[in-house]
Formats: sequence, C-alpha cells, structure tokens
Amino acid sequence: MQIYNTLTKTKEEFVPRDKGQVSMYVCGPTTYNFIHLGNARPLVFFDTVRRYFIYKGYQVNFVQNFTDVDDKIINRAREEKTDPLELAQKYIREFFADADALNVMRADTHPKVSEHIPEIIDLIKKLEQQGHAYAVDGDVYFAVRSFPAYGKLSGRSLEDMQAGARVEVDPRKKDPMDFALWKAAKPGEPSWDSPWGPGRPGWHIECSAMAEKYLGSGFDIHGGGFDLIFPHHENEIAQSEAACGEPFARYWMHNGFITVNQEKMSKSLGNFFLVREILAKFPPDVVRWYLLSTHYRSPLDFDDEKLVMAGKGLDRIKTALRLLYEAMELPVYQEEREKPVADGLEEKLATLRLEFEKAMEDDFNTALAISVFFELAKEINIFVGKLGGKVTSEEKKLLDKAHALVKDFNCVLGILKEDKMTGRLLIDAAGADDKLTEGLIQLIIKIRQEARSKKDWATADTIRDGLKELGIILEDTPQGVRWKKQG
Ligand SMILES: Nc1ncnc2c1ncn2[C@@H]1O[C@H](COP(=O)(O)OP(=O)(O)OP(=O)(O)O)[C@@H](O)[C@H]1O
Ligand SMILES: [Zn+2]
Repeated sequence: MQIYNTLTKTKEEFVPRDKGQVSMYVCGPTTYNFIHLGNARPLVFFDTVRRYFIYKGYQVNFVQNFTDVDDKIINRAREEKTDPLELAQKYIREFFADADALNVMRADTHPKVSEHIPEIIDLIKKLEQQGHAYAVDGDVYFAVRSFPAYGKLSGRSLEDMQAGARVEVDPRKKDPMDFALWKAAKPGEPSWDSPWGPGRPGWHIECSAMAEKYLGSGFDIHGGGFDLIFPHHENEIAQSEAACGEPFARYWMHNGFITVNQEKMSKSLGNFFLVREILAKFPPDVVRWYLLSTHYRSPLDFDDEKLVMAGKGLDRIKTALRLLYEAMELPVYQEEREKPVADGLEEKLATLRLEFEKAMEDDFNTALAISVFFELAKEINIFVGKLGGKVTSEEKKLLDKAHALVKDFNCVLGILKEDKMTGRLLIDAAGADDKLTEGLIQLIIKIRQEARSKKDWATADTIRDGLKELGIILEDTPQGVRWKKQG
C-alpha cells in the first residue's frame, strides 16, 4: 500500500510499526463552534482510511483529540458569559451529533486536553530538563534552535519562517519562532497548578502528550488538514522528537481544503457552511459521497450544484441495489437455463474487488474507488436485467456475491447504513431516521399529555425540559402540541 508522506514528499510503501496493527492520530477540533464542511473533510476522509485498514484485517487504534482548552474557547465563553469548559463540552456533544450523522465511527479514544494536564506538564518538564524549553515569568517556551531538524515537515528554514510569519519581536524569547508550551494564567481563565505557577498548556503540546500516551512513539499515521502542517505538526515533531529522541510518527497525511470561490472555507474568513446547515438540505450519505468523490489531497470547491451531482451519482448505486434486492427475492428454479446469463460475472466481481483495492492502496484514491463502485452497479444492472424474473441456484449465489461486494465497498466508504437484523443496506436510511424521530417524538408528546391530564406536572416538566436539552421545543397550538428544532 502506497501512502503519500508529507515528511518525505513522496509516496511510500506502508509498513506498520507493529505487524497487523495500525496506530493513527488525527488532530481533532477546537470545540467552540459547530463544525463546518471544511472540518468534515478530514473527519470523513480519515474515517475512510481507518475503515480500509479494518477491511484489510488490521487491528486499528484510532485516536482523535478534542482541544477543549484554548484562547478561542475562552473568548467565546466570555462573550456568552459561560464557563469555557462547559462551552467546550457543549460543542463536543454537537460535534458527535454531526459526526454520527456523517457515519463517522467514534475513535477508540477521544482524549481531551483538560483531562491530560499531568501528562502535558511531565512532557514540558522533560523538555526543560533537556534544555529544549525555558521558563519566563510563568510562561514556558520551546527553543526551536535546540532542535536542528526544526522545519523538516514543512520544508522551511527558520529564516524563511521568520520572514513569512512577521512575528513580533518579544524580548523574553530566545528566538522569535520559539513557541509557547505553557501559558501563565490570566485572571478569569481556566488554569492548573504547575512547576511554573498556575497556567494552561499551549496548543501543540497537547497532541504530543496525548499521542505518546495512547499510541507510543513511532506510531503509524498522523493526520489533519494542510493548514496543520505548519506550525502545529512541525511543533509536535519538535516537542516529541526532542523529548524522546525517536521519530514521532511514520507517515504524515494531510488533506486539501474545501474551498469557496477558490478560498479556504474557514471560520475566520466567514465563508463557511455548517455541516448541519448542509444536512438540512442534503442527506448525509450524499454529503459523504461528495466528500470522497475527489482525491483527498486535491482542493474541493463547494457549491450546491456539486452536491446535487453527487446525489445523482449515488442514486445510480441505490438503483442497482434496489434491483439487486428485488432479484434476491426471486423464486429459485432447480433446473438449468438453456443459455447461461451470468456471462463471466464471477470473474468480473473478483476483478472489481482488485481494482477497488488497487485504487484505495494508491494513496487512498477514493475518487477512483467510487468509479469502480459505478462499474459494479453497471454489472449488477446488466445481470439482473437478464434474469427474466427467475434465478437458478447458481445465479442466486452470484447475487449474494455481488451483494457481499457492494457491502464491502460501502463499508469502506461508509456511505449507507446497514440493517443489523437483515444484513441489508438501508437505501433510504435518511428518510427512515426522520420517520423514526417523528414517531418517537409523537409518542413522547402523548405520554406528556397523559401526565398533564392526570395533573402529574413533575413528569410533564421532566419531559419538556429533557426535550429542550436535546434542542426540541414543544409548542401548544390550537391544533394540539407541535414540536420544532431550536434555532
Ligand atoms: N476548509 C477546510 N478544508 C479542509 N479541512 C479543513 C478546512 N478547515 C479546517 N480544516 C481541518 O479541520 C480540522 C479541524 O480544525 P480546527 O478545529 O482547527 O478548524 P479551525 O481552524 O477552527 O477552522 P477554521 O480554519 O475555519 O478556523 C483540521 O484538521 C483542519 O485542518
Ligand atoms: Zn494536533
């Protein structure tokens, strides 16, 4: 398997640290807002990478952190007059709501900065003892000049960085590019005790500490968007390799940007669309299909038209799947056909599996893998069209094989959900979920009405408040109780 490694700027053969196992760390969000479509790209892409390794039989250990202590969170909490950690917790819940909708598997571990302060302090102490870090007035900085390989990931020299970054001259720093490992507490900010006084960690050190804790040094894949190469990942490498003297991660993978009019979609530019806004217009399977339809390192420009096209593409797969399910219900005839209709289908299925794997193993070319999926849909359409309303037992076996292949492709790409009872893919899962939600809320409203009619106000209030916490508002109208989603 070939993976493009940002560190070496070449495609390299993937060799895991431990045979049969893959360890992955993908930087997670700073939780002060809902995620936008740009943030969804690494989520869906690295989830697909993980799924492919699982399909290949690897045991995958996937770690994704939450940055729940950060300037942006503190500022936002101040604006909203709330506690920063509570604000972060709220957006962690919202993150899961969006990620679940996009069928992103939960990580094996989702560590939070606020729960790893001792590990972070230990790492900073180690760096300080080894002369890679120095404290000034309660702040601690990493000394970039103490790590000669600084710049190896982004391919820039300290001089270039300095010129590019236009960093302010800070007389307390030994070099303008030195970055904060620990920040002295300011009034009203969350802080923890440390050998340098009360304070909180800088951004980069958290990933070094948590990756080391959960995956050990020299783990396999470290991922994130292009924008994280510098300074975030460059600094992670400096901290971890300076402290341990060993390579931090073996393969560095970075996804390209979702752009709007060729510009990066970002909160700071204000040109972003929230995942939940998009999911109000397009089903999640279509959004996922759209995100995977372009190679992960290429930019992907966003507009509604592209999602409409993705929906049409996915419909071709769904149509083939519907035909396949109909065919799987056909009566099985015992006798042979006079003229066989399978036409080398078994060999074709085997070839398509190989082509799909080849695409995925060429630096996770999901765009090519999707075109193989279309080929499979075409083969299914042709075969089912020739059956003429009946199947022989051999043909039934072929239908099952085609189904197994669809399921495998789908499982890697994570598009359609599966009905655990029947083992079949849910073609209209989005609609099914809506129907289920509607049914459940109507049932809850009925129970609340019954409680009210018995003057059981406590139960009625518990139900209303509980729904409100889930963002569902009940309204009394002349036509009865109606419900709507908040905001
Ligand atoms: N437009 C984009 N396209 C692809 N990936 C993106 C985009 N914007 C952010 N990411 C990625 O999303 C992940 C989460 O990043 P993070 O929470 O730091 O986003 P952010 O920096 O707050 O977003 P923004 O750049 O909008 O301020 C990172 O891996 C980042 O590289
Ligand atoms: Zn990180």
